Amino acid sequence: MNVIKKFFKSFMYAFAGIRAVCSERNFRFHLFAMVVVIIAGFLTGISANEWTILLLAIAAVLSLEMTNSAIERVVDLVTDEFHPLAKRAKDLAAGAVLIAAIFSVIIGLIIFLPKWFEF
Ligand SMILES: Nc1ncnc2c1ncn2[C@@H]1O[C@H](COP(=O)(O)OP(=O)(O)OP(=O)(O)O)[C@@H](O)[C@H]1O
Repeated sequence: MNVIKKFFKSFMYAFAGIRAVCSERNFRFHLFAMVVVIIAGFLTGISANEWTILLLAIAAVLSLEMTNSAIERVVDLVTDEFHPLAKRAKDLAAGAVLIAAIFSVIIGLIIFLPKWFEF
């Protein structure tokens, strides 16, 4: 029983994290992009494999954005002064999101462009 309670509590904390990040501008932008891509997927008509790849890309961007946010919070907790390592940590985390976002856009183009322009 205790194990189930603990497991349920962990879920609640995870949902609290998701709720918290939903108030952040960058995450909202990614959520908006996700909705646009999902609508485009339904309107265009893509295969199960294409849905899988698209959803993986979306999950990667959203998860990394949350990780970036977490790293920003921890850095701010450790110091509010300028520190090269603080800058490095935040820039690395932001770079990770950017890489995932760029490759997600490329994946989206590979999936959608041939269907829209029939080549
Ligand atoms: N303590 C610090 N020391 C050195 N550089 C910092 C520090 N805090 C932030 N920076 C630099 O300023 C940039 C912006 O920092 P900030 O904390 O505003 O992040 P952000 O990406 O704008 O986050 P948010 O999503 O909260 O707007 C960082 O990417 C980093 O380059």
